[in-house]
Amino acid sequence: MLEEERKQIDEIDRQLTALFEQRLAVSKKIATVKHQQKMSLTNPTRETEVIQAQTKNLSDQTLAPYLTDWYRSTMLLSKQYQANVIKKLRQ
Ligand SMILES: O=C(O)C(=O)C[C@]1(C(=O)O)C=C[C@@H](O)C=C1
Repeated sequence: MLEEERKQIDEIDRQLTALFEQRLAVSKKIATVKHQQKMSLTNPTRETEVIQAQTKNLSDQTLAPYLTDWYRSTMLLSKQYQANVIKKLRQ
């Protein structure tokens, strides 16, 4: 029971983990630029744009609130990671 579905979830999670790593690698590059240019960590306009653009990519619009939460937490993690990267650059 549920074996097939869990296999599907495992494979999706494997892909998400690889993408998570790629996303944070780009976030690290952005952190370096933000540090050099003394830019603020948070860019609320960009965050809104990301959520709006990705919401448009949904085929099932009833998922929009969940996708919004997902991106909010993804970008929060991204900023926490950037804060750590910048902290190390300052040392
Ligand atoms: O675009 C940026 O400026 C980023 O730092 C990336 C990112 C994100 O993870 O998507 C993170 C923080 C910002 O508030 C907006 C977006």
